[in-house]
Amino acid sequence: MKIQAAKVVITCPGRNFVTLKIETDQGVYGIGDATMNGRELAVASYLEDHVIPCLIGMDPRRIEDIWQYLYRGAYWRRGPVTMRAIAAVDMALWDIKAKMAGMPLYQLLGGRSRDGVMVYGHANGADIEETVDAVGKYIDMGYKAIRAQTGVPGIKDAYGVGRGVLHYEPADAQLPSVSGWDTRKALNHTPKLFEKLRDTYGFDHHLLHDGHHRYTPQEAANLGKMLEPFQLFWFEDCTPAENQEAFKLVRQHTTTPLAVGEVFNTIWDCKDLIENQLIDYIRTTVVGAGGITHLRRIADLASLYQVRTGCHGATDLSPVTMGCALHFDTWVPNFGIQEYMRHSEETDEVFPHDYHFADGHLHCGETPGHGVDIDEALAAKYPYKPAYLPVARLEDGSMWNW
Ligand SMILES: O=C(O)C(=O)C[C@H](O)[C@H](O)CO
Ligand SMILES: [Mg+2]
Repeated sequence: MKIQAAKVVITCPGRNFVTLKIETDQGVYGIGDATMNGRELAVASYLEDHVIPCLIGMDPRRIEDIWQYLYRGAYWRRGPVTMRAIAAVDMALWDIKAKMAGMPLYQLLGGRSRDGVMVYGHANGADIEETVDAVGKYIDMGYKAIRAQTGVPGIKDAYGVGRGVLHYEPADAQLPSVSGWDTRKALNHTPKLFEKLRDTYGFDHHLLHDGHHRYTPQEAANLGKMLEPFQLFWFEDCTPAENQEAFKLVRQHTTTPLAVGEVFNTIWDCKDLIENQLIDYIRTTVVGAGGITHLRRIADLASLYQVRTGCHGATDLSPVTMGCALHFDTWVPNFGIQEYMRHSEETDEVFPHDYHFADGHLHCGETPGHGVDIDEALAAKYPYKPAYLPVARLEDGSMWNW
């Protein structure tokens, strides 16, 4: 069996997605997601110009060998572009292998570990009252877990406050827009949101919050401590994680569970965090961290230290990633939770899939493969449209972490 052809499909049904399609000499094809929000064309080129020429003629059944070939063979290892390109190949090859085996991907990984995958949605609002109302809408939709983000008085475009209820697309301009930040205002305001949420809805639902890399370790420890009475499911990206040791400082001061990893690309980005139990959930994704093959390695390491998975699942991760993630989540023994920002209707039409939402959980389908396809004719109707993530500046104009 040989890889006969491969191509990159770039489409923009409301937002940009990069998809790799690998075709074999036996008529079976597989697809993988390669989307990197705000830098999509870099990954498309990496695939078209440097990966696809190497793949032609290879045996698509040799998933591990191809993974090692693309990882070691790049010489320049570990970056987000490289690992997304490897992820797209990996997802497509697992799709092919499962189709050839005539079984849904989760069966190939080791079978079902749970009936459904608990997910969380994004509730947000311009102020506390709006966010409390948005959380109520998610509860009414049957969600067991809800992330809550709110506007902060005095901060321009606080993170996570979108224009719609069901999904939030931060890549909002053809050149980076500028949002504001002020830690003191956020520290004063955020605990009030969760106090109001617990007063309103009690403790029967999981509440999550995303710090989005905005705090120093001491500030993150301070906020984590202030949030303890509200029993969060997790406080995510509390501080930038390039320095994994920084989490020791946070961990010393708060029992609020910590989650990190959506911007990680390999196991090396989180090895110390996991081995020192500095986090409770690892957020690495199928698309961001080298595909199913590498994400399994991260999950296995995490399982040794009672760290659970909590894959990132924002709208900029395509339905192909969501499909693969759900098969992974259905199998992985140390599952925690799956983020689920719903895609737009146009996106779901371009990427027909067999997963579905019910009672606060997502359920992958039984279709052989990962259960997601791409309608290339429809995809062609949505040409690429440059879109950047915002940048953040402090009140004195200093650059900060968006
Ligand atoms: O969903 C989350 O937790 C995010 O932090 C969303 C990110 O801002 C988004 O995926 C960036 O493209
Ligand atoms: Mg996040």
